[in-house]
Amino acid sequence: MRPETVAWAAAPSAATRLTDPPSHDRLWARSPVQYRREGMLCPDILAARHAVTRQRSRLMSSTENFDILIIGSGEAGKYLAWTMAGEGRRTAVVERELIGGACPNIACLPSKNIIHSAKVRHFTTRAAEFGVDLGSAVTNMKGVQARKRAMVDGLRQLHLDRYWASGAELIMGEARFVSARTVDVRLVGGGTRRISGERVFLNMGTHARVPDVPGLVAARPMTHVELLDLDRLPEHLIVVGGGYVGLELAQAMRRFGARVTVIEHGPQLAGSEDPDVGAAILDLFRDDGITVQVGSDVRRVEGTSGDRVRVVTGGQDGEGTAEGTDLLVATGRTPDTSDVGLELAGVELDKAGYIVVDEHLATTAANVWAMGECAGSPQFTHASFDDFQVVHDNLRGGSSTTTGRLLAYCMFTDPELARVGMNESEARRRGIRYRLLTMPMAAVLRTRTLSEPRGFMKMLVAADSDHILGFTVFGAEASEPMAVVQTAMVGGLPYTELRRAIFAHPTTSEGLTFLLRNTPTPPTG
Ligand SMILES: Cc1cc2nc3c(=O)[nH]c(=O)nc-3n(C[C@H](O)[C@H](O)[C@H](O)COP(=O)(O)OP(=O)(O)OC[C@H]3O[C@@H](n4cnc5c(N)ncnc54)[C@H](O)[C@@H]3O)c2cc1C
Ligand SMILES: NC(=O)c1ccc[n+]([C@@H]2O[C@H](COP(=O)([O-])OP(=O)(O)OC[C@H]3O[C@@H](n4cnc5c(N)ncnc54)[C@H](O)[C@@H]3O)[C@@H](O)[C@H]2O)c1
Repeated sequence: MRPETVAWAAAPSAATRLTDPPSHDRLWARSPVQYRREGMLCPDILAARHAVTRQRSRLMSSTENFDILIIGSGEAGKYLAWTMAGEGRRTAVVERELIGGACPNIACLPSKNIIHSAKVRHFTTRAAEFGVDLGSAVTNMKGVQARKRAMVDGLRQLHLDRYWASGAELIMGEARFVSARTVDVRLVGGGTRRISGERVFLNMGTHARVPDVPGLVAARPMTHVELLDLDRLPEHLIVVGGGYVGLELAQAMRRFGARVTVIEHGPQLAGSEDPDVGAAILDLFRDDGITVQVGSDVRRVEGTSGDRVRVVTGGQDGEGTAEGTDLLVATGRTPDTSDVGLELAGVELDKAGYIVVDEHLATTAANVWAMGECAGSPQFTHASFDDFQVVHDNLRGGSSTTTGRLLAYCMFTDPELARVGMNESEARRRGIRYRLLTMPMAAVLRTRTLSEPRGFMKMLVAADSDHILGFTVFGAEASEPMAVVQTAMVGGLPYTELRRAIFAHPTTSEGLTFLLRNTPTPPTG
């Protein structure tokens, strides 16, 4: 075992333990993006440089062997690391930047934090409606960021503590395969370590895809990473892409007070949802004062984001333009699998660059598994967590697979969109016959108490049984009844049994009482 380790590494044994656990104040007083923007090095990078310089010659000389080697400390990777180390395996995790992966640093949790600030601002604009007298509410983005950064800093400390407690070694650096199950790690602070694992697990995630459009890269558009770290409010934000990232962030920025235009090339917003859901989100956005262009291709971009940008679009109605000050690209993801030497490790990729895995998440290389987005799993944190559970179960002799998983998710627009299981589009595509139970959210008394009556609930029931196939809710607190229906589906409960539950009044789930009293009807059209 290495005699000492860089500042971040959670040290498992007396031989490697640092004098003090890694300190959040010392290491992560600001976010890496903030340091980058200010042209400075993070204190942790400096600390690591010193540590690594001392060790460089020794580190270069030999291959260090671990039982478990994990590349990427995303959702699946970190849980596997903590679990395997806790079970006594010598475990190393290589992470190039984000302690804990995308979710706590640059994706789910920071975006929901910012979205909540936007909701608070939105409430102030409606204060009179709720009988509250307020002056004008101006967004202070520095304050918004301070709240978010405090949360992210706290989460990083939480992760460092868990690495420390588990005994897994966290090595901050970029991994590249040099042969089967062996990587060279270019350490963040300088220097290299060669590390091999008896068993190797890939959890490398994805990054925002920037479409190949003339002038787009030159316009230096933001991705969610930069937008979520913005200390100022864009005057007029143009969002390319009307999927999850685009919709959540477009609405938040609008509610902070920015002008916003969304450009989506598909025929509707939220393209994986049913057309009635896409139409309801479009209504919401228009009511919020967001300009939306659907069925619109981005042909050319001029100018620079942060100053002036002009986006030339084309669609059925001919060419158009959108002019604004800032540009956000939210057009899907690209796996972080290129330039990692995976070909030297015998790990095959599909045409889109995702790692080819079987239903147990085993790759084409012996003793190498892949988990999370890089393995083509559904792009949600909870899906990546389930990948960890599948892999861990198999390591213990189980036979869990990813086949037929029932996935739920929630899009955090205000109001939310939540879904579990099949929607109508998917049922039709798969030739599955179904019946429908539908109800407007205005019929749920909870939404009246909130003055948020927008939206609807929709349950798909099998045509020839009372089996629940799927459930979609667009409306206030949508994730609450969704979780109830998800539990029923996991337990194989027919909708007629769920109907027997006595839901508390006045909750959003209480709406199920009335939805389920109806008789499901065949879909129209
Ligand atoms: C703006 C936004 C909001 C989102 N909101 C939600 C949400 O509300 N709910 C939800 O369920 N999902 C949400 N998602 C999706 C969710 O963030 C991802 O599905 C999840 O983080 C994926 O985790 P992962 O385990 O695949 O890997 P990641 O968390 O992406 O981790 C991969 C890690 O590998 C590291 N890495 C990559 N290559 C190397 C290398 N060569 N060497 C060393 N390290 C490497 C990366 O630095 C990274 O830390 C959101 C995504 C975005 C972009
Ligand atoms: N609340 C959540 O759970 C949450 C939040 C954010 C992201 N995510 C996950 O992250 C994934 C990635 O999010 P995303 O929004 O980047 O991808 P997405 O696939 O959800 O949406 C991308 C959108 O961009 C459109 N698009 C693609 N190219 C375009 C172009 N050239 N011009 C105009 N529009 C174009 C697509 O038609 C699509 O509607 C999501 O699929 C989701 O799984 C989840």
